[in-house]
Amino acid sequence: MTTKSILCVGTGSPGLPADWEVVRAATLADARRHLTSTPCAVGLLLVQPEDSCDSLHALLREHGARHGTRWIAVLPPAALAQPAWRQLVHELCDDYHTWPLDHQRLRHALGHALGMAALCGDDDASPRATGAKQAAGVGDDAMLTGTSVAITRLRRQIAKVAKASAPVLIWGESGSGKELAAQAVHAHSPRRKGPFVPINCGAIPAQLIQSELFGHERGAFTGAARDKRGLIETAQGGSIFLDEIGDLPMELQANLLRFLQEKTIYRVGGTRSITVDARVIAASHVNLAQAVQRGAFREDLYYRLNVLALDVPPLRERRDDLMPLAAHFFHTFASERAPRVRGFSSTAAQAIRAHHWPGNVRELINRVRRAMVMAEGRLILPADLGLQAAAAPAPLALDDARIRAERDAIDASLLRAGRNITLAARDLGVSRMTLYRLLAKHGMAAPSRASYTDGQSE
Ligand SMILES: Nc1ncnc2c1ncn2[C@@H]1O[C@H](COP(=O)(O)OP(=O)(O)OP(=O)(O)O)[C@@H](O)[C@H]1O
Repeated sequence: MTTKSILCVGTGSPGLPADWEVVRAATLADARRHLTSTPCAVGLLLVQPEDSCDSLHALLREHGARHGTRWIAVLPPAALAQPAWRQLVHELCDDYHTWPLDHQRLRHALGHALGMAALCGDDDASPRATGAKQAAGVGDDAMLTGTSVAITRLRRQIAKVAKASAPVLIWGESGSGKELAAQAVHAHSPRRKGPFVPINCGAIPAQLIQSELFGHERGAFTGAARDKRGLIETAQGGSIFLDEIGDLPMELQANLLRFLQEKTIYRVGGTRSITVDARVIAASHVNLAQAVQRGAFREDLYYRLNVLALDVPPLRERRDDLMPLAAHFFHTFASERAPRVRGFSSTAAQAIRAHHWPGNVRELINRVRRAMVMAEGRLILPADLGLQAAAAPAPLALDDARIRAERDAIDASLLRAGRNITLAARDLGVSRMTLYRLLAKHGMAAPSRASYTDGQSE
């Protein structure tokens, strides 16, 4: 039998049955000590009125997203009226409950969180297994939203790549999430406490890029009034993200190659070699192998960079991510939305699924933000997104049509309900258990973030 292990931080009784292995940490110092030595899959935060939101926020940041612990908070109802607590729950918890506890509902939520932790790659969701996972650099599924096979595979690859120290080359269309993938590599790597320094090689004017990247010595050129560290030096102990590496001028490609081989740089006008310990993560939306063939990119640099390669698939190849991403951005930009706008209509959901998304996730963000401001009704329509209503679908067999209609109805009502299972179930006229069953049947991710709460609506 799998032991259901859980770390309870704070005071109060969660009322869990005997088959749950409960580790108690009455203070934050105890919790931090425990999490550092034995990371856990699921943590329960028992918040009392006198607790400090800032300290808990720090603990969850440290031992949440990056370390793979799924947090569920139990709060005094009054805390939910305070923006700081609401932000903590929204950003860092999978679910929340309020005192006095409904023990049965909490047990269900904890079981669900353990199950989700297991699905995210552990063979066993026990703390020990999660600890091993953490040591391997696996953990954060919070940064890259999505449930498709493609994004799940990418997350797994990122976890593997993160623990190595070789350069990483990320390929993907513009706006597909290359920088986010680079951040995830850094966040899962042993360098995570060091800086992540992003540089867009295509955006810095050619005459400035050498001194921006490598720094300069005083007097190196007109206007160089004092010594200046370059961006590579500022990434000491961390990672440097070179976006649009294909735009790096040829002469600087040689300098970068030297840095990759020797871990040293020379500032412009300098004769002293400076050792820099920074991992290079490069990205390109053009095919660098072809650029090498055209003579536009150094072959030796290409092979140096292309040790660990990641492909970020375009959004049109991971359509299952569309609605989770749309919902994610709807909640991210909630403060900008017109107050009456409650979510997406089912026709909007269909139009989102039908669109080709040439601008990838960035295009989705822009369309959702625009629609949240411009929509005139309670629900966002295709026109608010600047999309055509999807054409009438090709005739389907009755069974397929039923399945698709059921799936669309679930999607639309989850979005309307702000991913709140209770409200969505009420909207659909089914019980919460039935809705969970339907989600499983359709292979849809059950709400697992704060915005996907199974708790009381506010
Ligand atoms: N899976 C995702 N989950 C959440 N946000 C995402 C995801 N993928 C991309 N984004 C967001 O989409 C936007 C574009 O992503 P990003 O900047 O990483 O793309 P890019 O491929 O580096 O683009 P470019 O090639 O233009 O530099 C960012 O705001 C990013 O946070």
